[in-house]
Amino acid sequence: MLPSSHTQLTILVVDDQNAARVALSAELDQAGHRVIEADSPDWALELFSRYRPDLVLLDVEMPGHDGFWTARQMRAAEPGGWTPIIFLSKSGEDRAIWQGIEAGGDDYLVKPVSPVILHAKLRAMQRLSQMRHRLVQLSDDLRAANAQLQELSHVDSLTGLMNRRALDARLQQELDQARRDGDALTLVLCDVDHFKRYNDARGHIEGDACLRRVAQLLRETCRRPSDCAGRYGGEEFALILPHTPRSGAMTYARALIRTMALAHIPHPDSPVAAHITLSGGITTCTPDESTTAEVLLMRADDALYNAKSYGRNRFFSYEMQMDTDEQRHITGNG
Ligand SMILES: Nc1nc2c(ncn2[C@@H]2O[C@H](COP(=O)(O)OP(=O)(O)OP(=O)(O)O)[C@@H](O)[C@H]2O)c(=O)[nH]1
Repeated sequence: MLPSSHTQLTILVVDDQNAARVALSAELDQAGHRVIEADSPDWALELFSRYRPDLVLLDVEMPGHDGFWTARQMRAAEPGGWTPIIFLSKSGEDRAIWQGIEAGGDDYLVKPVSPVILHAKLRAMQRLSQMRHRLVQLSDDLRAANAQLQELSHVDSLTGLMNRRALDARLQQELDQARRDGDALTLVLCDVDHFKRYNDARGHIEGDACLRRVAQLLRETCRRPSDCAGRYGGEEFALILPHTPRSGAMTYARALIRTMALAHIPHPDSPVAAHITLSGGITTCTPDESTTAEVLLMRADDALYNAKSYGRNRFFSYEMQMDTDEQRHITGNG
């Protein structure tokens, strides 16, 4: 009889030989483990996915598919997971042991196995399994902590601009200030045109690089210390421009369109232009008590939708109900 183990394991015993399987199961049972038995590879795979055992003791020589094949199927059935598998075989040849380890086994014992050796191997596997669980738990904790840090952070990790959280706080702050001063405040939401096509043509890595370049250009267009640019999410950016009335906002937007044209970041598949272009929605107000950040965002988003619908590569003003192209024709400017 095996000496009793500290922790109860669920062990799948796979052997087509009834006598050997039953004897081994009885040993394990007496040592305090929960045993599941399979007399064929197919049944073993079924029980493996149904019960997710802590350990598998797998006979190598079976009719039809052998233990090596079964081990490979088990490994394939738990990508990223790891259930210890110990082979049991009548053959102790070097080649067979090598094959067993190659097939995904963790250890290889030659039958008949001494109960003491078997128990020692179970303890070793159990220890490895516990360490693995601890590592998985640690990396899960780390991932959660990183997500929380990112959430608390004010910086967008891809572009280095303010993230949405910081933008929301800044917008509220500027709104309060503009309300106190009776001053004009402009919010611009802008979105890269046909960015999906860019990603599809160039791949995600170059797509990321493109977003970083756009971010840099937006940062450079914020010349006044109080202006600020941030990434609102995906390929959408926001600009908060304090002390900026409607006409000033339109002039700013047209300068931004020119900057994008001069920067000429090639877009391989844009129906709008050969380079990366932006569409934008502008809202400007002198806030009163009823003006909220949500209302400004809704107006800017509405105007952005219009800029997209009117052909892209333009900025639409919510209050003027006019885009930068129309304004250029009216003022004859630019
Ligand atoms: N590379 C990269 N792509 C992103 C990121 N965030 C969002 N995207 C992609 O941006 C694309 C946005 O696609 P859509 O919303 O269809 O917009 P669009 O293709 O720019 O089309 P319009 O806005 O109508 O001009 C999607 O393919 C997203 O996967 C990012 O951080 N990196």
